[in-house]
Amino acid sequence: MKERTIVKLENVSFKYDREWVVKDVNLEIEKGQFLGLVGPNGSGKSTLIKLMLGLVKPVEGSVQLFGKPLKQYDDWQEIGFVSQKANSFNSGFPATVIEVVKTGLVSRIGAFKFFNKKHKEKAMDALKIVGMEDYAYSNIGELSGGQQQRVFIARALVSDPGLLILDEPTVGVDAKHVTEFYELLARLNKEQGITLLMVTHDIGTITDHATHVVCMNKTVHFHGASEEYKEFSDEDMNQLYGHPVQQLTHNHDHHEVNHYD
Ligand SMILES: Nc1ncnc2c1ncn2[C@@H]1O[C@H](COP(=O)(O)OP(=O)(O)OP(=O)(O)O)[C@@H](O)[C@H]1O
Repeated sequence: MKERTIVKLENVSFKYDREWVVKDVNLEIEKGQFLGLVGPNGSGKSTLIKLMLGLVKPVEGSVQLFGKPLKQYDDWQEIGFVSQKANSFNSGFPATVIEVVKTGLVSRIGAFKFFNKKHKEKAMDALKIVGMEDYAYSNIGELSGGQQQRVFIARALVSDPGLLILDEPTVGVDAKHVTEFYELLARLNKEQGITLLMVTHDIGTITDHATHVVCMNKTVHFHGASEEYKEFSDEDMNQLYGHPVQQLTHNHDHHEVNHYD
C-alpha cells in the first residue's frame, strides 16, 4: 500500500438482504485527490460510503483507512462527513451557527467539558474558510439550504480532517449557488490540502471540478482522472445507467444531463 493511500477497499462486497448491493469493489483514494463518486440510483454509492465509515461491515473483503485495517482504526477526527440530509433545519431550530459548528469539536474535547476561547476561535476560522463568518450568530434555521450546507462543512472542518466525505451535498442547494459550492470544495482541496470524496448525480459538473471520478453500479466500472472520464463513451454510459444519459457539449466543456424517472 502506498504511503499516500487514505482509503483502500479490497474485494469488498456487501448485501443488506439477499442481493449484493456492492460487489467486488477495489478502490484506492490517495492523498490530495478530489474524487467524484457517480452512478445510477440505487447503485450502492451511499452504501460504499457507509462501508468506508465503518457504519456497515463488508460481507467479503477488507477496508483500510489511513493505512490501518478498519477494526484498528480509531482516529475518527481525521474524517469529516457531510450527509445529504444535513441542510434540513427548520426556521424554529434553537441554535446559532457558531453553536452548530462547535459541536464538531465535541469528539475532541469530550461531551461534558466546556468550550473555551480557543474552541470559539477554531469555529470562527472554519466559518471564515467557508465564507460564513458574518452569520456566526444567526439562527441556523434562518439560512438557505446552501448556507446551511456551508455551515455543516465548517462543522466537519473544525477537527482538521484529512479526508472529507460528502454524500450529495448539493441537494437542497439553490442552482445559482451550486457553482460557488463546487469552488469552495476545490479550494478546500487545493489550499487546505483536504482529500475529498463526493457522491453526486451531477455528472456534468463534477468532471469540471474533481480530479478523479469513480463510476459504479454495484461494482466499479470506471476509475480514473476526470479528463479520461470525459472520454468514457455515450454507449458505455448508457449501458451502465440502463437508459440514455444524454451528453451535451458546450464549447470545450462537456456536460451530461441525466434523465432520471
Ligand atoms: N438500510 C437498508 N436496508 C436494506 N436495503 C437497503 C438499505 N439501504 C439501501 N438499501 C438498498 O441498497 C441498494 C443500494 O442503495 P444505496 O443507497 O447505497 O445506493 P445509492 O447509489 O446511494 O442510491 P441513490 O443515488 O438513489 O441515493 C438499493 O437497492 C437500496 O434500496
